[in-house]
Amino acid sequence: MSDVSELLTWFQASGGSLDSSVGFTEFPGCGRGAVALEDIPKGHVLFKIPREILLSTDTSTLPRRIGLDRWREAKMHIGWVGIILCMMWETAQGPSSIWSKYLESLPATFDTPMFWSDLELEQLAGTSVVGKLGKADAERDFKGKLLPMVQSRPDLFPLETIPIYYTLGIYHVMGSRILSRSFDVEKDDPEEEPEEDGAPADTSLGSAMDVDGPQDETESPHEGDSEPDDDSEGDEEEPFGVSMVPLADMLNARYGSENAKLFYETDDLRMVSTKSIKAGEQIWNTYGDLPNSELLRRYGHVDMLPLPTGDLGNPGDVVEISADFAVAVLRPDETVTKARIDWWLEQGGDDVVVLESDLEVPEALVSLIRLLRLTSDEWEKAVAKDKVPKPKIDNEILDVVRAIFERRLKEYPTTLADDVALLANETLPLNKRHALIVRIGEKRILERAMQKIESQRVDARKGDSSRKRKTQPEEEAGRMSKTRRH
Ligand SMILES: C[S@@+](CC[C@H](N)C(=O)[O-])C[C@H]1O[C@@H](n2cnc3c(N)ncnc32)[C@H](O)[C@@H]1O
Repeated sequence: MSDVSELLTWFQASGGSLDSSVGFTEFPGCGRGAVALEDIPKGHVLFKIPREILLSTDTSTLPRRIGLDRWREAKMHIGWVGIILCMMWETAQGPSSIWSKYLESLPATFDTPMFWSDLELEQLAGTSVVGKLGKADAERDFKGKLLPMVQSRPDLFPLETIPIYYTLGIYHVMGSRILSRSFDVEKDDPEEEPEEDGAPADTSLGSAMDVDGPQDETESPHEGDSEPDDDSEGDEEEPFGVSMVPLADMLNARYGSENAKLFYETDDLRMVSTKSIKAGEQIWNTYGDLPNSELLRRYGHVDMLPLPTGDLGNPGDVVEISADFAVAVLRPDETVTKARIDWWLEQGGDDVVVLESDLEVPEALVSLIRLLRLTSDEWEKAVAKDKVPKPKIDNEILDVVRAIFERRLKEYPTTLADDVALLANETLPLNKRHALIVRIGEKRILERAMQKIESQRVDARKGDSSRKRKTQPEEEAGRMSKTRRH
């Protein structure tokens, strides 16, 4: 990585402007980040980035050199393979690329599990990280799309440059740069009326770092798996393009700490303070207040903050629970399961439910359990009505939920107590430490959720008996005293 000052010189020479209130410095444990050099009021423009210096498949000349028809025929417009190839090609151009100083400033190594050894990945067993790495998909795109394109155009990709700039290793590095630093930028629409008062166009960017705003309405390449699914895309032009946004990608993020956000205007993008920031404080963007599993997978770090329980962790942590656990606990026969799960998915249900740190039993899980427990008659009626069962909780359902959580907890090879003891060792290697923190966060949620179910069941029993006592006091009292004698 080059010096930040070289990047800033390039940025300003390329038409970017940086307010005197903003500096860049190293923050221990966070790498480089932005700092307020003086008190900054809310709504202040921290820096402006001209659209021309965004790096994307629209701004790089490579797609046009290849030919836009050929580009689309080779499906380079789908997923990240196109922008990765542009980034590789721009790097190969050396100083003649307008992004050479920017590309030199980007990290080439990552702490993300994509680069972990198999032994290190074992530390993540049970967490949702492993199934989402997307390594095989990336390799398939590299071999099936990128390499054939590169090999077919020696005029653009001279043979001797292939082992230097167009390798699988570099493909993963570029993919990780995109995953941890890109934004989904709304494409500039010349037909659209400009805002009258020149205010930022109605909303902030959706991005790898900020999932609010327009991204909610469109498929994000940063959501879920590393890249959008090839099959899910038609030939329609996406309204958002994945873009590398110099300088905006120098801001770190921490749960609940956002004090700046990127906004777009017709000609430029602007980083604007969303709160007042005191001199000396870090300027934080948001990556969407993600759980530690996702922070680790995409960015290679985790958040550790004081939690209401007194522990340290990430308040945004969640546990993902596959529908398979409900099937395994309820054990309906295979044909019943298949038909019902297919129908559940057709109805818009997900095959994974998410347990959050508020410990509320996910409504989708309750509906799914009820669906799997329907008798054949009830099932036929539900299909005829085209309605999945209502998420009504009672003690029987709570028993199933608890059994599902117990089963989910067994997915981790170690116990919560083991992990907490291991984490006390301050000399642990970073990856192992991060994996432990992810595991501990998830297990705490599961264990607390099971305790909550226990107290819900006790409350329900108390509620039942007091309700019944009201209606049939004598009979009920008799039964209770009998019960006590046993
Ligand atoms: C968008 S970049 C931010 C700039 C980056 N720190 C740099 O040195 O270029 C995202 C990366 O910053 C680091 N980072 C961001 N927020 C962090 C945090 N709260 N704790 C630790 N590292 C963080 C992670 O390595 C992440 O992949």
